Amino acid sequence: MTFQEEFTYETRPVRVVFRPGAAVTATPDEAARLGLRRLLVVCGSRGESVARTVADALGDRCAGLHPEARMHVPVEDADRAVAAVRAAGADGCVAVGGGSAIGLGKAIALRTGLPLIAVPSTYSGSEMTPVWGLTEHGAKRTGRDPVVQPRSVVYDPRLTLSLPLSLTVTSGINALAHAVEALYAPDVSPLVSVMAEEGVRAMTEALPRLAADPEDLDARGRALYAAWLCGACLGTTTMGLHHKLCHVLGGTYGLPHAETHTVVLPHALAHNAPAAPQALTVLSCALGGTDDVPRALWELAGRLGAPRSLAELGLAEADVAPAAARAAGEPYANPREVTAEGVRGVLLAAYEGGPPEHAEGSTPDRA
Ligand SMILES: NC(=O)C1=CN([C@@H]2O[C@H](COP(=O)(O)OP(=O)(O)OC[C@H]3O[C@@H](n4cnc5c(N)ncnc54)[C@H](O)[C@@H]3O)[C@@H](O)[C@H]2O)C=CC1
Ligand SMILES: O=C(O)/C=C\C(=O)CC(=O)O
Repeated sequence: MTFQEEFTYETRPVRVVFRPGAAVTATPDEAARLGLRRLLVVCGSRGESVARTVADALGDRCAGLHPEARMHVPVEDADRAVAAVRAAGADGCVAVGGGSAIGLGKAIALRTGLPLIAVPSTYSGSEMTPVWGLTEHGAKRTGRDPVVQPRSVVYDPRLTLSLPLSLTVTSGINALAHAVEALYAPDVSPLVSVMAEEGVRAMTEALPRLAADPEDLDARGRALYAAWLCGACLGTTTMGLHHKLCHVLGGTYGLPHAETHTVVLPHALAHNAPAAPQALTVLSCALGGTDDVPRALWELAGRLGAPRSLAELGLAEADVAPAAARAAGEPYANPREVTAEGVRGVLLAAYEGGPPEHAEGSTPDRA
């Protein structure tokens, strides 16, 4: 963007601790710094043993463990978690796990105002955003509220060593999607552009290294750093067509979050590319100078063994048209006008999983 354009940039106070082992060694200190005495630890069922080590490290400050986080935060899960926090007399929460655990922690914060500490174990980036999501009656709602933004984020690359390679790749691409949409958001700013470029560069360097050696702790750290940057981009900008489509596919059709982002991103970007030349230029630089950014992302996913079609993820072809109508029926910011036909085209391409179309005018602006 040029400096003849107007922009605003808002950031909120968040303390970040980043070091191998920090989940256990830093979380109690973060609780103490925030003056918290009784914390409920929330996690998903598969993350319970790791969350228990954090709960043990909290000692007397731990008010209990609530291992019930699930993807897309069903509203009844939020109700139960709020009841658990009240029953425990907690004055704060620690979410240990991926975006689902952090999402449940945010739902508690939204309803109770209690502060949240996030200890992420995937690359969802949720820990860096004031964005919450809740699913009710087959529809996912999202919103923004500063109260849900974690007050401390404890990044521990060791926690991500157990992340299966498939989720490592798809979660990493979920993070890339945040940077991509931030770059063409109406509230993009020069700082967001720098964070997005660095986030994309770092993540696309780290993922092939992790495919070669999932235990490469340095690459794990680099991916987590990239997730931080990409999450911060999402946290300060407005989501567009890509995120809205993924929310419909996740909330209404039950598709898995990170995998869905991975499949949809090249096609949503190919669709928006002609209306977002500056975003394409930044992304092209981050990806080493490619002339076809959507295709480069599609090839990256394929090389790393990620799913490439919504059919593989279990969407029925008959669901493509109603899902598109639903995603096109809501008003939201997008660089290209959102039409039912356009959204159906994106979804059909993602359903089939072939290479994204190289649209006229979608080459990066080299001027
Ligand atoms: N509000 C926001 O800003 C954002 C919210 N989200 C939300 O986050 C959710 C998805 O989060 P994800 O992180 O993609 O998935 P997730 O948190 O559901 O985790 C996926 C699976 O991986 C397991 N897992 C997590 N970390 C692991 C580790 N280190 N080792 C082994 N297994 C591990 C989990 O137990 C779960 O079974 C969605 O509900 C999405 O809407 C995602 C991005 C941003
Ligand atoms: O569901 C939420 O918590 C809201 C936002 C996201 O999931 C962001 C994303 O689609 O990755």
